[in-house]
Amino acid sequence: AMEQSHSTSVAGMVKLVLLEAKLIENLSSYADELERRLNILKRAVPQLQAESNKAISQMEEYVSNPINGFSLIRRMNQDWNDWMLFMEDPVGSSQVAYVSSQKSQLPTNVDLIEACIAIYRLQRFYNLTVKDVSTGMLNGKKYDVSLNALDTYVLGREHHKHHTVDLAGEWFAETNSWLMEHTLSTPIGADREKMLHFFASAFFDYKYYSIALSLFDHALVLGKKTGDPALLNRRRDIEKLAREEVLAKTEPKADATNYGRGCRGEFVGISNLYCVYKFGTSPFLLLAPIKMEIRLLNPFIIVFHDVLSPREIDELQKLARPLLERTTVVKFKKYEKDSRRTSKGTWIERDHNNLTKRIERRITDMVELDLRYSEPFQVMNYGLGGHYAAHEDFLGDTWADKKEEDDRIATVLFYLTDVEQGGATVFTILNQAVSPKRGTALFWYNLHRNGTGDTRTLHGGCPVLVGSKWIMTLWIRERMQLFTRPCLKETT
Ligand SMILES: O=C(O)CCC(=O)C(=O)O
Ligand SMILES: [Fe+2]
Repeated sequence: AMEQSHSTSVAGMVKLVLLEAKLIENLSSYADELERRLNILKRAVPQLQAESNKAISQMEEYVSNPINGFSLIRRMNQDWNDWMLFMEDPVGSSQVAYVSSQKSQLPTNVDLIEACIAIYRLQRFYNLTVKDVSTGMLNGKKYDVSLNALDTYVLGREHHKHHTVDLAGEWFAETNSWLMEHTLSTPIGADREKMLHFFASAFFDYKYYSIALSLFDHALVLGKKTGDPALLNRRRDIEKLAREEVLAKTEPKADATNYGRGCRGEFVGISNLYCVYKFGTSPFLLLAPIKMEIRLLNPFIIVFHDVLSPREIDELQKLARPLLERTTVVKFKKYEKDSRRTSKGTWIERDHNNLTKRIERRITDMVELDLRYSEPFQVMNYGLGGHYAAHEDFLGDTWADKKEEDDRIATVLFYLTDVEQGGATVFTILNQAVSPKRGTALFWYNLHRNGTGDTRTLHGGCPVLVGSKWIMTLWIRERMQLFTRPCLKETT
């Protein structure tokens, strides 16, 4: 199946919600078909039994009657063949075919691993315990959601396989307590005793013996098999290993970098320098002066407030939504998918339509740079734990497609949505954090006056904890700034 990176945008995951609803409807029709079939049997079997009981109770007498005799011969000749055909006829084959036809649309194992990594990232960045995640306690706010035993089991399993900080035990313990109290509405949950044995042996294989023992015991009691010698032997083996087991309790450690602190809102004592209104002679500025919040003078970082209207934003999202594709990063001069940047995005030409042209003019008013050779707009939507790890926007000398003196002099980053929790843009060296606010734009220079990259602009998009973060970026190129920014080049 084509990798669709389902978890990397909220817009993309909406498709899965719709597909799941159809699959459930399909499962319900499957149940209806089974029920119809069951109803036929429920009607027929008692009638067949009544006749058979009559025959059994007075066998010779029964068949001495020619009517009974004939009927028996005919039934045995014809009806049993029909029952066989009835039993052979697959139930719900059209529903099975539907599921099979949708299989390529379902998330793959890669999608699942990516989603696990997103959860671990959220734990690390926002200091969330396993219990927090599993019960929907996100950053001190309780949401009416929770994981089930299969969710926590998979999160433990992936930790066991891939992770250096081993939270597997915590996730497995959470799975255990879930299983003690609840039932699963999946095929594996249909037979509770079997399900407990399944998990017991899975945890045994992962060498989490105490958890295996607890589930095994639960299964014995449930199946009333506490006297079964073979099972008791098995129990003794597990118990022996469980007694020798040393369990280290690990909890996720909060990301201790400055970036992590910025994402958690721990930059303190750093307020905006000041706010000013930008007036001007252009039609837009005459009508509505822009509120500018100067964050830093060197390097220059500003936040422009209320520069896109809700209607403009709706239109941008409508335009971008069907075109979203997994974003990439440059690795060895090639663009590739990478867990350091998990979002979906699309490029929109600045002269695409009246709206984009209008926004382009507004940016010129705001930042007084010539946009002619700049890049198209990029509209992006982040997904589950979606982030963009710390990076610089300038191209430096490393990029194959960078032309002489045409680096990304500045970045304009529009926030198209508020984000309920997380998703700030953080400048890790400069101790600046900007929270997304619908309609606001962040602007900064990426280059020194002499045109080299200003490494102090290292920044990242923090993992989104709750919400759908949409942004639109414009990377302004250096070429054409000669007239608007004549002092750009220092003579060397
Ligand atoms: O999402 C963000 O806040 C940052 C995005 C960014 O830095 C970029 O797209 O270059
Ligand atoms: Fe960036």
